[in-house]
Amino acid sequence: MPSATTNGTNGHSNCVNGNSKSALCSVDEFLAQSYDYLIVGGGTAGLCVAARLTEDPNVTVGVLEGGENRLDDKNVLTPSLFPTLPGRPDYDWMMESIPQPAAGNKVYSMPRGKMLGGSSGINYLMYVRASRKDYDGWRDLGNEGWGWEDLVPYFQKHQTLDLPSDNLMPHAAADKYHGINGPIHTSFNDYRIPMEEEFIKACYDVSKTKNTLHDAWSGDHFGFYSSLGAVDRTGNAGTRSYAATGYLKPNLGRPNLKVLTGALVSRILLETAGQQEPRVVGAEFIVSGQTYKAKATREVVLCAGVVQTPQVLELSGIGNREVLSAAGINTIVESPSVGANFQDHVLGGMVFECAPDVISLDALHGDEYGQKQQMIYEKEHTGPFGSPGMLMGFVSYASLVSEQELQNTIAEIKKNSLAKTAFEKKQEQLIIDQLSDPKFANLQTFLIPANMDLTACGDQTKYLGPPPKGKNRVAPLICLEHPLSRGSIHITSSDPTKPPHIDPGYLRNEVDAKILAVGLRWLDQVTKSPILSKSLGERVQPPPKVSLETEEDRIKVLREHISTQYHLIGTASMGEVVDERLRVKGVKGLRVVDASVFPAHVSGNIMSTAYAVAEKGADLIKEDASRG
Ligand SMILES: Cc1cc2nc3c(=O)[nH]c(=O)nc-3n(C[C@H](O)[C@H](O)[C@H](O)COP(=O)(O)OP(=O)(O)OC[C@H]3O[C@@H](n4cnc5c(N)ncnc54)[C@H](O)[C@@H]3O)c2cc1C
Repeated sequence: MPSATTNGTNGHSNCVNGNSKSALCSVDEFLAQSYDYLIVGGGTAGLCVAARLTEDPNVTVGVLEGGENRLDDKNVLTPSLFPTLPGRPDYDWMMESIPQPAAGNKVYSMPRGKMLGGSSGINYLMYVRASRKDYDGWRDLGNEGWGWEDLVPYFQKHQTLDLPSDNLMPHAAADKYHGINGPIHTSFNDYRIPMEEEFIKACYDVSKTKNTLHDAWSGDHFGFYSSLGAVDRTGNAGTRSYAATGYLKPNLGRPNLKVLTGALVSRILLETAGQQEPRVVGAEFIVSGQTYKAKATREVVLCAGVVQTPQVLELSGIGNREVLSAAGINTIVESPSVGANFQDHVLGGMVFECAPDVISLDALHGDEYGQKQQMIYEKEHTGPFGSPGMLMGFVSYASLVSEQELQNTIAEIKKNSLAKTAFEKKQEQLIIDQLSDPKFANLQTFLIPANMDLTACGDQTKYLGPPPKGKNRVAPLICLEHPLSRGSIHITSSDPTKPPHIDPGYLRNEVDAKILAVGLRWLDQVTKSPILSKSLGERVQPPPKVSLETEEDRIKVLREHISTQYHLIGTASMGEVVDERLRVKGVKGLRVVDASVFPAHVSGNIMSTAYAVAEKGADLIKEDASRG
């Protein structure tokens, strides 16, 4: 593993879990002191904030995490085992949405990492950054300090770019945009299925564009490429690099850090004095059915993720008065947007057999090939077991439709707008500007190098299931990056062990379905391109008899088969629930630092942005502390 001095968190050397010097502690040890900062949720963002704050030996931090420590768990560490984690209670909170009327009335499983490292421990490892214009959009919504240039130092700070192995990968601006000693290792796959190059060529060919990608992590990822993954190739080679390995493991010996697992935070403790703003004084939590209280002298930092951060806020009396009173909670701070503005990326697509003799990662299910690759992985830490699918790209909506169609879409967005608040109206205008840009990444595509069951899109335990025996399959997918639809997450009970009511609002806005359908039309053409089609066999999903010819056909298929891309954001939005320093409005001593503060959706997968937000959040906390 990387040493503490090379990982940029200035930590003490690694320490065996559970020994007396370890930050991992019992309830009694945890309660034996008060903390300057209490962190709720030791996930992707929470462990980053904890590591950065405890760089100062005079600052004490306590982390309360609902899941367990899985630092040595091979299921987490082996990159290509990611499909086995969602839907298992040891790794996933196993929450579900309410039925989605605009998506076949399906109930969706909503996987969320339940362990130290949170969702960075169960995710698909794709390390992607959004476009410059995405983050500039955050700034233009009124959040000073959150544009692309402001965030570049924080992308660099969390990242180590391990050496690339070949030239399919656009990473030319390594010095300017990538980190060299951050806690999270990122690397290119050392194994690719044979049709990767064909998919990239076919995408460019059908789009009638040239490959101008310079570096997909430089604020411009318009084009098609094989992405970086959060896989360590230089330390513990071939393993998942995530918040627990990068930010916690090297710092377990810090005496000023305590981490309690299996601790479900039930509410934030607030003190109110007269007319003054309530002040946060600690957090209440439950371990093995027993309730405890821990004190924070400076701040509580809420890092429980997009589903549970609004849940904990509402359980604490911070939120929309109507929601709170229906759940039997007294309103202490009225904050109408808590739990609102929920957004997710949704995706749909197709599944194909591979042509005879062409393989995908499904070949790993074959006894002989699978065992051979397992041995290679165990001995050399290379090969498909350490190389999950990273093939992707971005295409603009404006480049796929005529000028007239684009204008019709914009007119329809305005005419049937669901935006009510000033904030939602600004977001909508931002999306219109993004859709009008012929070089903006409105739609993401993937070639998943394995079987999927798109008909089981609501059930994560079946969605990425194994192929029928002896079959090799691939799944070209298309994904909507800036949804107009909004959902919400709210408590319906004062019981903290009851999951909140998750309404993702998928395809609630008809225009979202139409934009995605244009993407599906383009993807259909890509699969028919002779460059790629020679490697593909029959389309198995949707079955060949299902037409994708008309907009109506495509929308029907999408409404039946869309899935979450697990990129939930926005339920404690910056500008609404928190200010641009991530302080919860109307309360003293409480911040939110996780993906719930994203004020608008961004193109591509969001883990790198969650790390950047956490790195910047930690700096804001330090700056405010130094001002006294
Ligand atoms: C299955 C899946 C696949 C994904 N694939 C990718 C991908 O390939 N690339 C990418 O960029 N992004 C991906 N993502 C998204 C990305 O991983 C997340 O957006 C990001 O990790 C969220 O970070 P966070 O800090 O906001 O929340 P989390 O990392 O989820 O952290 C929240 C933490 O809080 C804890 N917690 C919650 N409630 C409480 C409570 N009441 N008390 C105590 N602890 C609590 C949780 O256990 C968790 O550890 C994926 C996500 C999932 C779930």
